[in-house]
Amino acid sequence: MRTTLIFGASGQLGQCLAHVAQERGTSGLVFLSEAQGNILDTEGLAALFAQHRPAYAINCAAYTAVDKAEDEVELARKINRDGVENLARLCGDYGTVLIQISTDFVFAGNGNLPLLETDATEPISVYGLTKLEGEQVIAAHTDRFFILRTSWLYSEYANNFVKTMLKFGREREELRVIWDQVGTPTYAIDLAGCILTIIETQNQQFGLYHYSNEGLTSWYDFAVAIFELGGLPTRTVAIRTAEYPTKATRPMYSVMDKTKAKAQLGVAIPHWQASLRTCMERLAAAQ
Ligand SMILES: NC(=O)C1=CN([C@@H]2O[C@H](COP(=O)(O)OP(=O)(O)OC[C@H]3O[C@@H](n4cnc5c(N)ncnc54)[C@H](OP(=O)(O)O)[C@@H]3O)[C@@H](O)[C@H]2O)C=CC1
Ligand SMILES: Cc1cn([C@H]2C[C@H](O)[C@@H](COP(=O)(O)OP(=O)(O)O[C@H]3O[C@@H](C)C(=O)[C@@H](O)[C@H]3O)O2)c(=O)[nH]c1=O
Repeated sequence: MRTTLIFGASGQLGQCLAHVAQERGTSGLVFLSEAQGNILDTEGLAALFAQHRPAYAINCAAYTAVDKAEDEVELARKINRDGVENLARLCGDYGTVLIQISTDFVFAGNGNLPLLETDATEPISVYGLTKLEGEQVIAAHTDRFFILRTSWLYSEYANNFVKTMLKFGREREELRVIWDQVGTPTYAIDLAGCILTIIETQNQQFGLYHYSNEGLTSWYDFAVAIFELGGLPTRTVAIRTAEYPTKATRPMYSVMDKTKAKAQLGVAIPHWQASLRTCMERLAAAQ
C-alpha cells in the first residue's frame, strides 16, 4: 500500500486528521511534525519522498499568525509560498497527489455574495497574500493537486477562536467582539473528514475547492453561540471592526460557496451550528 505523508501534523488540522483517521481506521498515514518534516528543508523532504514514494502529500504546515505576519513577511512567505513549492516539485517528480490547504483570506472581502472558486482574489493581509502565492506556485510543478480553501477553523485541538472565547469567557464578565465581519466557521474535524474522503475514494477531480461549514455568521454571533452552548453567562458586546484595531486587516465578508465541493468531492457538509455543538460536547466531555 502506498502511503500518505502529512506535513504540519502537530498543528490543529494535523491533529484532527489523526483523530478522524483513528475513528475511520484509515491506514498508511505518516504524520510528520515540523522536526520530522520541515517543508523548508529540501534535502530532508527529498529523503522522505525517496523513502516513502507517497501517493498523497497533505500540507497542513503553514505560518498562521495573521497579525504577526505583517512584521514577519519573509518568514511567512518562506513557509506559505516556498515551502509549498518545495512540496509541489517533489509531488511532480513522484506522481504524488498534493493536497494543499488555503484560506478565505485570499479574498478582499468587500462583496456580499458567497465567493466562488472563480472569483477574483485580492488579499489584504500578508498572511492572505503569502497563502495565495502558495496556491499559485503549485501548477508549474504538477497538475495532480487539490487546493482546499477553508475559513475560521476551530476544534478541540491547538489554539483557535472557540478555545479563546471559552478561556476569556471564564475569566471575564464582558467581552467585546466584532459583528461586522461575516464568514463561516469550519470545524477542522469536518475538513479532515473531507480530506480523507478525497484519499479513500481516490478522487481524480483535481483543482481548487472551497470548503467551510454551511451557513454564515459574524464573529460576535459565533461568540454568543459558544457562550450559550458552554453555559457561560459572559455578556457579549457587539462592536465594529474599527473598535478592535489589529495589525492585519481582515476581510469583512468571506463566506464561500461550496457547490463545487459538494458535487465533486462526494461530501455532505454540516451547518456550522451543528458542528459547533459537536465540538462543544467533545470539549465538555474531555474536562
Ligand atoms: N486556523 C485557521 O483558522 C485557518 C487555517 N487555514 C489553513 O489551514 C491549514 C492548517 O491550519 P491550522 O492547523 O489551524 O494551523 P496551525 O498553526 O495549528 O498548524 C500549522 C503547523 O505548521 C507547522 N509548521 C510551521 N512551519 C513549518 C515548517 N517549515 N515545516 C513543517 N511544519 C511547519 C507549525 O508548527 P509550529 O507550531 O511548531 O510553528 C504548526 O504545527 C493552514 O494551511 C492554514 O493556513 C485556513 C483557514 C483558516
Ligand atoms: C479575541 C477576540 C477577537 N476578536 C475578533 C478579531 C478578528 O476579527 C476575529 C478573529 O480573531 P482571531 O485572531 O481569533 O482569528 P484570525 O487569526 O483572524 O482567524 C483567521 O485565521 C487565519 C489563519 C485564517 O485563515 C482565517 O480563516 C481566520 O480563521 O475576532 C474580537 O472581536 N474580540 C476578541 O476578544
